[in-house]
Amino acid sequence: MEGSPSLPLHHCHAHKLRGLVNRTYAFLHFIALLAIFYYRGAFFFNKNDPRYYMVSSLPWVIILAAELMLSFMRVLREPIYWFPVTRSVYPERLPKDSDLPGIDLFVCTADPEKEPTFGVMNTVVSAMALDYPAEKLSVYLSDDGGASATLIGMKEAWAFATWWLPFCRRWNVKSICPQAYFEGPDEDSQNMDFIQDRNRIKEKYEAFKQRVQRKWRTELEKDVKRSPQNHAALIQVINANSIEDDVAIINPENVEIPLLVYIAREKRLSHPYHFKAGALNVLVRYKHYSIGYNLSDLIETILHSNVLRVSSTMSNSPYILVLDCDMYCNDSSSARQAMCFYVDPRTPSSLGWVQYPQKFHNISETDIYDSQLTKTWTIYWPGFDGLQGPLISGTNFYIRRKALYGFHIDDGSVPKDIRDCFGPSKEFLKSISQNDKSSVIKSRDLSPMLLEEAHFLASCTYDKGTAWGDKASVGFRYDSVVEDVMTGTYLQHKGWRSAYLNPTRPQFLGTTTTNLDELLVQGTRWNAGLLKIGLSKYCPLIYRPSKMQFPHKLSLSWIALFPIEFLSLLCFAIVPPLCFLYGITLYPKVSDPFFIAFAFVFVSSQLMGIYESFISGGSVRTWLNEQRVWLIKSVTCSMYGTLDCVIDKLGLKETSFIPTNKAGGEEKTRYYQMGKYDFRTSNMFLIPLVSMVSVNLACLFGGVTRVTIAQSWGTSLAQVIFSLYVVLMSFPVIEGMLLRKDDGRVPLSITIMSSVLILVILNAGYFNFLLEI
Ligand SMILES: O=c1ccn([C@@H]2O[C@H](COP(=O)(O)OP(=O)(O)O[C@H]3O[C@H](CO)[C@@H](O)[C@H](O)[C@H]3O)[C@@H](O)[C@H]2O)c(=O)[nH]1
Ligand SMILES: [Mn+2]
Repeated sequence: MEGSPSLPLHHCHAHKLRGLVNRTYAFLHFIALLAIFYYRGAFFFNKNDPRYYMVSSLPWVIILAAELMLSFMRVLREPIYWFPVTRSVYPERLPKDSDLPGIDLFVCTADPEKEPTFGVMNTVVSAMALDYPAEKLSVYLSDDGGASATLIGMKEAWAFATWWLPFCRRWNVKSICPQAYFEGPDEDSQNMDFIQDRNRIKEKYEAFKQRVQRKWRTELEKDVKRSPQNHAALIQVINANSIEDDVAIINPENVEIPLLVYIAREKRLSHPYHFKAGALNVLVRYKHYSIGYNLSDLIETILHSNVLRVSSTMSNSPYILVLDCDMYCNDSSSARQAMCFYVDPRTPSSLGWVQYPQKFHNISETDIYDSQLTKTWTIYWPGFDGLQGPLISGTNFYIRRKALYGFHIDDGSVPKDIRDCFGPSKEFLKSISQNDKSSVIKSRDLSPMLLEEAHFLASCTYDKGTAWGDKASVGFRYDSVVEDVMTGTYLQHKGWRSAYLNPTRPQFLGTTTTNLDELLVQGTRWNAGLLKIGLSKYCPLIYRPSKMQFPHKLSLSWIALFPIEFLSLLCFAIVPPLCFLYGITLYPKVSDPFFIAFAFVFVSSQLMGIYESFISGGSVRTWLNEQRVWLIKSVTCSMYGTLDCVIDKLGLKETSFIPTNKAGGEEKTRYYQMGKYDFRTSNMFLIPLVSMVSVNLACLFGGVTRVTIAQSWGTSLAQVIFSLYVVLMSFPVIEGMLLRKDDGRVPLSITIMSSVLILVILNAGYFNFLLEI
């Protein structure tokens, strides 16, 4: 039966055993840490300990600091492991279509060269093809590049959608992204009608592809003087009327097509445009406006135009799906699945967003860079879901529009004067009250007057002096380049909660970074953005008043402070190897009972890592990759991200959001596909990485020689393990430095430069000097 109110629409399954294992482990780990700090403390405070005079204390101080920091981060992260949950939904129990709420889909693109138009259009078409009543879907594309290629592509996409949507409906096609459907393996079928139909649509698809790509190329050439940072607003509703040229038949089957709107907001060099957050806020406002006009005080004028017709029929969708331009809908059911949460009367009204994981179509078998971020989606996010919900994760989330307006969650009041808060558009202000109702869009046209108002809302000065983005309340936040985490954190402080849905069949598939250079550039941006939150007043540990519970605060702070963890790693990667080389003892002898505490922490952490890889569907190999990438990213992304954040905080330079490249290209992914690291990246990244590896290699050789001569293995075992660990984990780097001959190797100049650097430092007696303090 449809919509039976007695059955729940969603279910939350707690992984009790896993939680118990994790909490038990945490307890043991904690005991071991106490032992370690007791051991360190005893050294510093016990002058009767002979080591007090024998060993220079500086390395001990450094290592203690690193251990404290690592343990602190560990405590912050801990609650993520305690209550992991998985959710399931029952879309077949949803009420009938006419009772479903409207949804607005936002797609963001910024650069037609890095984000080729055909790919973007596939995302747009796939979003239009979601299994949801077409009259309740509106798709908005924000084009930050202001590129004619994109606008032209939209028209082509609309025309193709009129073929594609009915085809998907007719045959109940699940894979609704045309490119993925036609360029992937053929669906097995004996049905001749289907095969015929598919071939017919495939022809249309090929024509669509050819046309978009041809026009894209010519437009890009024409657009040499295009100024993506400096252009007026342009808003167009795409429909049959906007198709001017050679598309032969428009909407042959006369089907209902979701509303499709192109928006390029105004951008001026003199105004900050706030990257993606700025783009999303324009979209949120724009849609607002379009439902507000019926209450406008321009009503007299409107009465004589045809606007009223539109006004009574346009919708103000209470839910919004945000998509990156490369993140296509891989399945038709995400909207219905997400609505299982919102439509169910049992769901608390504080549920602000339903987050899907980011999954990618361009992952190779070995995934050497851990580009899919396995742990984030399979361990951390289910863990957050068991606390107070996952963060907004950039894309693939269905968010309640209301959550973005900064209303107080309890009484629905606005934080300050409404005009100050939302800006001067009357249309917009009036629309706010109409939120949360489901209605149907019947007209696809907007009057010129409404378009004019929309342009006003998309102007670059609109935000100024309002609460949009800054001042703690409305829309997506501007304070960090990871606008998603920033906005999510803020909303959770305010009491909004979220749910994480990770169905077996990926609902969305995107393009991820598959070469080291882009991986590190992106990672640096993320680290800079995260730390900016961590060091701001919004850091969950200190923000007041906050509706977050304490464990959730801890874990969220770990996300925001994560970048500085590199400091402790750096200490571990440098001090123990040097001490090993010079014969300075940092750790207890193997025969000392305290050795057990150190060994337990180290070994059990590795084993837990492997265990987590297994429960997230991976293997020892996945774990190894993760460790390697963590090591590499720590000394590059985290270090430069932290630096970037500090420079930003000092007001010297603002962190910017340079979109990643989605234009694949054989050449760029060649090594990734082969499972080999590609070291063709900037020296800025290579030097710290190669230096770290060289120090460990050198100290390992030197140290082993030393202890072999001195026969003192027992005292040095713990230290040699650190160096061995770094060397093993960095094996691909060593291979790149010494063994590889191809062009993806580490350039010889870098190896030499790093080695000279290290030799100079070691020979200058710098460390000898330090060690003697
Ligand atoms: O000025 C800008 C810059 C970017 N984008 C869009 O933002 C999206 C994400 O950009 P991308 O280059 O793909 O960055 P990623 O690092 O891959 O994105 C991750 O990290 C971002 C935060 O740094 C989140 O916004 C994303 O959702 C998340 O997938 C893309 O659709 C871009 O077109 C804009 O609209 N305007
Ligand atoms: Mn991306």
